[in-house]
Amino acid sequence: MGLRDDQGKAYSDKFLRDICVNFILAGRDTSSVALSWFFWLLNRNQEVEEKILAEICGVVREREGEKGGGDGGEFVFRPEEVKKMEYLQAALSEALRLYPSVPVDHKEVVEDDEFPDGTVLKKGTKVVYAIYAMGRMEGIWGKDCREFKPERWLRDGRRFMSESAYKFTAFNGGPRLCLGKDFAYYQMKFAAASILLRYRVVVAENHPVVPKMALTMYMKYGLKVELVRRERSELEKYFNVKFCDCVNYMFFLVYNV
Ligand code: HEM
Repeated sequence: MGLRDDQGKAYSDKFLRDICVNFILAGRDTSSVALSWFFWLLNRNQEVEEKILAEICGVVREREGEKGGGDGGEFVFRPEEVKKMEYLQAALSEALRLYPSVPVDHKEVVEDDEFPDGTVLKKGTKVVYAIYAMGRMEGIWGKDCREFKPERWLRDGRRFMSESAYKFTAFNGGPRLCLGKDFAYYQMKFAAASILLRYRVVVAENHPVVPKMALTMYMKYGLKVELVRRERSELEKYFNVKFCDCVNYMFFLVYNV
């Protein structure tokens, strides 16, 4: 609000209000619908939920020691802790690949141009690109393109590696890349980690879940869930396993295989 425009004039209240509305319109439903698809996918992929829990409990343990964060009651994740949740970031990216909040986007050609494959684009042509379809193309993502596999976003099995914005187009690419991308990840990670630490999000049986194709890809009938409070005992295994125990366990497995 303290900034000045090119002529050194303060921005008007209308301008600032329009920016706020723009942020709300661009950022609210996109983030919330992404979380709905994410929780629905977790329900169908319990092993992914386990890995996320291990990661967030690891973060809690690091701050609170081996005893962990009790039942998670008052625990509020700090920005530097949210940053460490790389597997969660991978799982959210994977959810957005399969269920992008904006399923189709379009652009208008401002001057005559040509695509690398020779397709001629005349000024004024509308170009539509299907983000939903691109996220499921074998030629782009490989044979397992229909599977929910957060691991595809990890290098060395643990470091999150972002894909090119021209391959993973959920946030658009180029100069008009989503302005709120980093904020959206932060917000979704914070919300997902805070919920998962305290609750199991159980999708109601027989509740129909189908996409509703619109500007934002909502769930046609919403997502009906039950929040089941996590017992301390459920998280115990994540708090009590020390690193050396994991290594010993791995050796044990390798030896037995
Ligand atoms: C999962 C969450 C989100 C997704 C999937 C998403 C996706 C997108 C996409 C596809 C566009 C390009 C639209 C176009 O081509 O015109 C876009 C633009 C934009 N987004 Fe997001 N967005 C998300 C969250 C947010 C949040 C949280 C904010 C703000 C706080 C935000 C602010 C914006 C703005 C301002 C633009 C316009 C940028 C420009 O045209 O230069 N977005 N977003």
